[in-house]
Amino acid sequence: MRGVWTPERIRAAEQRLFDTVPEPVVMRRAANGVALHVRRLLGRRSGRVAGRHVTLLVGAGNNGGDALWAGALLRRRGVGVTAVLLAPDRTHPEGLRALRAAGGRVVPAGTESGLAPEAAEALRRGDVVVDGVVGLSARGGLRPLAAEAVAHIAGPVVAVDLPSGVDPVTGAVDGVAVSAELTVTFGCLRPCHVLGEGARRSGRVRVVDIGLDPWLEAPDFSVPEAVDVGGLWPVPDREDDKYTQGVLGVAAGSASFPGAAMLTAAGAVRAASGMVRYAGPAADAVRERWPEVVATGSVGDAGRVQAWSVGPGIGTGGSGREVLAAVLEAGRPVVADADAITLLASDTTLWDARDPDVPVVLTPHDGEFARLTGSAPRDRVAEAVRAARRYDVVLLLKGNSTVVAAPDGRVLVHPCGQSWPATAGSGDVLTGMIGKLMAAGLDPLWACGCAVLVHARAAEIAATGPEPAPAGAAGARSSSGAVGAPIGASALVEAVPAAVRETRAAALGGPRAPRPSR
Ligand SMILES: NC(=O)C1=CN([C@@H]2O[C@H](COP(=O)(O)OP(=O)(O)OC[C@H]3O[C@@H](n4cnc5c(N)ncnc54)[C@H](OP(=O)(O)O)[C@@H]3O)[C@@H](O)[C@H]2O)[C@@H](O)CC1
Ligand SMILES: [K+]
Repeated sequence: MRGVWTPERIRAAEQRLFDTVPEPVVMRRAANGVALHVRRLLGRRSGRVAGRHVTLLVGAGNNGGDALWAGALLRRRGVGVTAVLLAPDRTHPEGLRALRAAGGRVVPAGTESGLAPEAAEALRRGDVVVDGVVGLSARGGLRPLAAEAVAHIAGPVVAVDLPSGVDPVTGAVDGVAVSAELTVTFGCLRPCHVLGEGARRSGRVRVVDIGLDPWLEAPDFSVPEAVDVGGLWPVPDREDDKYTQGVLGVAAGSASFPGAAMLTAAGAVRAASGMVRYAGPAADAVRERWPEVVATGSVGDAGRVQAWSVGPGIGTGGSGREVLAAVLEAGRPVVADADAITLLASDTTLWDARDPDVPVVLTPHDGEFARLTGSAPRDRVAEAVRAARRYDVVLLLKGNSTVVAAPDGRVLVHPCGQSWPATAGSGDVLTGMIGKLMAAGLDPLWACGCAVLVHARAAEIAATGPEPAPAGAAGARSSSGAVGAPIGASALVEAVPAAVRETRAAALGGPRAPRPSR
């Protein structure tokens, strides 16, 4: 699990660090890290470092200062360095002096009327461009000259701290932004490294140790890793039988649309052993496809369960409402998705059926979130937390970075790094998986965190095969450039056991999973 801290809390920790270590020393540590990663990238790309050319794009703050110090260090390794200054009269003075003393070239970026030709040429020619435009203090979209400069970058970019143009807190991009091959950050991850567009723009993220750890308190949120998920994933003990591993009830689908029922049940069956009961009008179809599922016609006839997955395909009319009310009245942990969310949004009296001591998980996408709360999410973490508190639920906000917020303030974020799970029915599978993990006794927040990571990895395995894709932002997998074939939710389901084996292997330190049998 990797912690993520907001800029405000990083600043607070940084101030405490500066009480014991002088600021210039901390900055040199940061710059050393940037220079090291630029050298590695140059070496990887062209086999040598000396004689290569690096262009620094330098803004007015300490972010630009880091870039200039890194440039001075690179000069000493024989790298040609040109600094393009966006605000020559407000450039970090010590950094600029150090670069000049090391023999670096300095050119002004231009004026308000546009980019100077010499600056444009330097940005085009750099074997690597170091983005030191703006870091933690970024506000709003890039200023026009910075945006024009960024648009002229041709080579790979190493971003200092974060890719400029990305909002540090939300990861949102408004206009032009840097797309980095690599982001070198300091002390800990920032939200934009794992959220939305920011996660994609950050590329691979490397965290440099600058001595901040002792001053960082609990993170604002965490990114689960395979090792965490594999350690929590339920597997049968010697003493277990089908009941002790947890029985899930599935209330999904309809007679004319049995697909949602099948996929929700399938997610549950593939996620963990134990038992799955189905209750609803698609009982015959479910029984035929999944003989291990005990299928009945109604929630009342289903028998004992430890949790319910409800919602996909139940409809938003009277019969769907009855199904949802019956599930909520059963007094067991519930994961409610799709039509169940729409019903809860449109008829608040349904909440009365809920036992307030029993956990409820809601799994909206943006549209369902807007139906529930009245507006689409912008700051996804803050708004997921607000909604989780307002409804006293664990709220899983689906997206390329999925946010899971508990009413007690705990938050997990999974930056998917790829879009293979974006296929019809894949949400139904996830609902079944989460429910099954809750039935097995997992804390609802972690049932969601575990299911989301395995679900995303299963989609990737189904699309690209089981070989690991290169690590993306914050250890997420990136499929950019990976060869893959489009998949449906049924293929995703079949790859769930392989993804589970992988996470368990990570937790146990054992060999990677064999190819899934399909
Ligand atoms: N915290 C740590 O652990 C450590 C932090 N360190 C480093 O310090 C960095 C933070 O430095 P910082 O506070 O000086 O601010 P920074 O991000 O350089 O930006 C300020 C300038 O940017 C400008 N600007 C703003 N928005 C803009 C936009 N949209 N588009 C364009 N320009 C924009 C704004 O200009 P103005 O508004 O004045 O015109 C202002 O002058 C941090 O990211 C890290 O690299 C390390 O050295 C050590 C460890
Ligand atoms: K930057």
